[in-house]
Amino acid sequence: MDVDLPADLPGREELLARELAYSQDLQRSGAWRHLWRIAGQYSNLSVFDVADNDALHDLLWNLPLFPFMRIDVTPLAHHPSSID
Ligand SMILES: O=C(O)C[C@H]1C=CC(=O)O1
Repeated sequence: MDVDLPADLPGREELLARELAYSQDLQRSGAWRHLWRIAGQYSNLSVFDVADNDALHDLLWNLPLFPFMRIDVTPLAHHPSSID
């Protein structure tokens, strides 16, 4: 996810607070398994564990920052050599 949030956006701090709460709720529920900052960029690399594409779509669509994001989605499958 690449974020392009205008610095002077009205309500910016409230939007960021909602994003924080939304993402942390999903992390606690296990749906948002990993959240990493891409060093040097206002971007993250995330791993989601959701039932299907519709659930992923809903999760992403409801991100408070969604209107200010560019999101690339890469489906992952279990690797046969993984010990997890
Ligand atoms: O900061 C970001 O990368 C955007 C977004 C993802 C989680 C969150 O709290 O904000």
